[in-house]
Amino acid sequence: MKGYMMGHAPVQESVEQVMTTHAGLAAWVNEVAELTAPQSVRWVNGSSGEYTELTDELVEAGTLTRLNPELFPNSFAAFSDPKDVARVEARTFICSEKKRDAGFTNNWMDPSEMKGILKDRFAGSMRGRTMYVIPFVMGPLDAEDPKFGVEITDSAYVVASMRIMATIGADVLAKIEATNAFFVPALHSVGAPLEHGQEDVTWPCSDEKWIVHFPEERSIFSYGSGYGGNALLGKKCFALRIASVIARDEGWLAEHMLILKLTSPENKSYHVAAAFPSACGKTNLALLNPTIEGWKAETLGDDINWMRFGKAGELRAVNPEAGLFGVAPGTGWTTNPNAMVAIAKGNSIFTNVALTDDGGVWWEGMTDEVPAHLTDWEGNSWTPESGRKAAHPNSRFCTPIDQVDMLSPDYFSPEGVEINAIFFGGRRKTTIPLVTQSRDWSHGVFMGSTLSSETTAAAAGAVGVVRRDPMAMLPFIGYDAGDYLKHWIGIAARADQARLPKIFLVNWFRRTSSGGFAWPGFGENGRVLKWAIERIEGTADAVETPIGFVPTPESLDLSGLNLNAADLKDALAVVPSEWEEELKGIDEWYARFGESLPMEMADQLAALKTRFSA
Ligand SMILES: Nc1nc2c(ncn2[C@@H]2O[C@H](COP(=O)(O)OP(=O)(O)OP(=O)(O)O)[C@@H](O)[C@H]2O)c(=O)[nH]1
Ligand SMILES: O=C([O-])CC(=O)C(=O)O
Ligand SMILES: [Mn+2]
Repeated sequence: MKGYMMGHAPVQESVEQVMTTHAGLAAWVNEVAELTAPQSVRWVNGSSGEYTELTDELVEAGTLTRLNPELFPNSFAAFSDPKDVARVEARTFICSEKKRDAGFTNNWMDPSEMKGILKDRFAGSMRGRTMYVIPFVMGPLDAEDPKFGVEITDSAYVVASMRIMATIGADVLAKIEATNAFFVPALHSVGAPLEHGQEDVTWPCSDEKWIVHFPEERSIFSYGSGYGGNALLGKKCFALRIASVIARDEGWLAEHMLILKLTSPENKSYHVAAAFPSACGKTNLALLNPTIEGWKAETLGDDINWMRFGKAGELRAVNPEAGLFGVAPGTGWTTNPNAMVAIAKGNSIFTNVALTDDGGVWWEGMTDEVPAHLTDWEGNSWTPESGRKAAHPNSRFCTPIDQVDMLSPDYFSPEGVEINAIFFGGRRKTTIPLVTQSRDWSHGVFMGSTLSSETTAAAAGAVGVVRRDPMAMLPFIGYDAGDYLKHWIGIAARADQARLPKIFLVNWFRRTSSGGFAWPGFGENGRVLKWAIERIEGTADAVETPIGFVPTPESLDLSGLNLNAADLKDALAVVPSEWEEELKGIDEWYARFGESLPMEMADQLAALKTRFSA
């Protein structure tokens, strides 16, 4: 770790004494303190007393608003700078030694050039602020090979949020020290130093943002943003971008997937994983209330899934996170009551939602009835006549996962659960049927590699534009996208063939000719999962189409659902003219991989074209 930022100056006396016996960690913390020049250094122990102290300070500073404890106990609302509301993909970099290894899906810069820029930006960036040191672990602390990180940040909001999203503090530090463990150094600054006597703002950040990963060194630097995916570095930066590289090297998968347990009326259990792009329904499906008789669902994860091989060649999934960082709008008492119950237990931080006059929170879709008056996320008085959204479309709730009543006890198991089916899905108004089963693993990887979705507010930029998003990992693959597909293809050869998960493609968002959703979605999605499980068991019918196996209308359990036959037909249709367009889109997409496109995927595309022309 020595010389990590280039150059290694002696520790200043103003900086707090070294607080760890881990030499590498001590050296790094000193080096960062020397560079960033904070007013003080504070080691985060993760206790509830410390959380109370920090949130009190944040309320005092105006960053957090304490909510009415009768409505949301121990909960707070934060309002960001209006220019700091989402992940910034254009400012996100994978600085591998060779440009080729970052691939065409990532921004790249030469690592030493980037280190030079970062050194400039971080120099003095914490002046006037407290520098917090947060030891954390992604996944269970008692795992065989726990994945440690240490985030250094000058944001107390980040500390409070990290306490919800990851396992942090003294126990983690003790284990890092006792095992002299490797940890991912993750440095974060809001990039807003305070000069002597300068008054702070409630959401400090910088107009210039840098979210940078060094995959070979396994280190992270984040500058200028306080927003979730840019600043809570255990999440996208570590558990997806850096972890995807570790997973490639160690032979496992780090994916943008929910994990859900389903139990049939016959009391047989299954586990499914599903990859949907940001704001496309993972949290909703992860907290599914099945509407079909006798089926039970339990949650294991809602955003990130680490899948490793078990001893029998089965793929086992673990959720490395400890909290939900869910999209607020659209999360409501009718669409997602399980999330609402978890949130209502309190202990949550809401960001960019609206405030009700009685000290609660509200967002579009939370309740059927719209409040007559609110304070919107930008602090303005709001009424339904205002003609604008009260909550930002990417406003979020941050809530401990153990407040989810339907949490599976297996969530806590370091061995994880065996995955039986994998779903890929996106937001597509046309073309993609409600559900399609792949022909085999390689075809399933093809489906994932060509996954597409309309963009959402989860990332800065235009919303509603169709883009390819392989395995819902476009913004998160920490290395070359072609190599990533090769890694996925290679998984099959290492698995017990009989236990290899079956792969499906889903689309909850197809529209009818009149513009409405063809499928009711949410709790009704359990019917699609049931069909998939019956396919695995060999008991459900399907039509073989050029794109794969699509349900016959009779094979879906639609009991008690008032769905008109024309809508169902629209939801399941494979329309050749739409696929003609789609194939062009896939051609263009695959051309971008160049030499790096795995031959198996080119073969899959050729075979698909042949099936259409047959
Ligand atoms: N029409 C329809 N909308 C859905 C469905 N499931 C989720 N949504 C909407 O999709 C939006 C985002 O859903 P989430 O479940 O929070 O998305 P996510 O995939 O967890 O997103 P990230 O946290 O950004 O990775 C919400 O506005 C939901 O209302 C569905 O089955 N049908
Ligand atoms: O990372 C975030 O800020 C939230 C998230 O899950 C995503 O964007 O996929
Ligand atoms: Mn996500």
